[in-house]
Amino acid sequence: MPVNEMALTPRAIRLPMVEIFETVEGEGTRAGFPTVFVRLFGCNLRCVWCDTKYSYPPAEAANTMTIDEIVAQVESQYKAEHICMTGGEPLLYGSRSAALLKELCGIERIKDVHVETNGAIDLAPFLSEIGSPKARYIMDYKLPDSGENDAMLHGNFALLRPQDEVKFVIASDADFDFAVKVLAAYPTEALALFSPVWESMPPAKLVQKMLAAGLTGVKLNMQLHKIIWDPAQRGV
Ligand SMILES: Nc1nc2[nH]cc(C(=O)O)c2c(=O)[nH]1
Ligand code: SF4
Ligand SMILES: [Mg+2]
Repeated sequence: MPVNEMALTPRAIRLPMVEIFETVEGEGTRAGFPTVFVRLFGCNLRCVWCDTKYSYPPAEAANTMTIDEIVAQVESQYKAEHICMTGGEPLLYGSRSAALLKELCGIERIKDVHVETNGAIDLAPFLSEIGSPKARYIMDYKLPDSGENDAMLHGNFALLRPQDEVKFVIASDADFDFAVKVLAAYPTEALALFSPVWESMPPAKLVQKMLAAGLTGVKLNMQLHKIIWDPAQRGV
């Protein structure tokens, strides 16, 4: 954190934002629950099949908000008891991201704050700094078809806990085989999710492959929001 920010109270810290909205969670163990989405601007990766290209340059941040303003909006404008902190990459801003996560966990009404992180951010500092049991991590593992496999930090697998999730977004047969090998090579307590890339992996094919491979502990993860609404629609 730059020295001039260290004097600020956590609530005065500013972050670049894309949007805040309420809908139902489309993914993971909390799929279907009303959820407030807090989407930060900026990402350190450029996945080929990214569906939120509006969350990093050349697009621009919608605005910057202080943590105080973000918390006030979550408290006053919505009723959901779950928060999805997403992006872009919501942990891109280090101690500033951690401060936001802490303050979101501090909202009395909120029962769960899950962070959609991209596998290229070391989770150790967040796990040691955020004491709240409300904070959970949903870590993507970027497979070769994403173009970002080289950026994956495999040390994160051993850090994840039973309440966390690790999500493999699968675009091809080769991605599927790679995901199976990664799960065998890097034991984790997190729940493993397999998610089909909307355009190139028909869900029925992915299910057939999961059953054939005997992956009894892996959960199919469909993006409910792309079934309910137009897959290109924002803010849902
Ligand atoms: N409904 C809904 N569920 C989501 N789960 C993760 C999302 C994301 O963009 O990170 C997302 C999203 O954008 N919409
Ligand atoms: S990490 Fe997420 S936001 Fe960043 S490029 Fe990949 S899919 Fe898009
Ligand atoms: Mg999305």
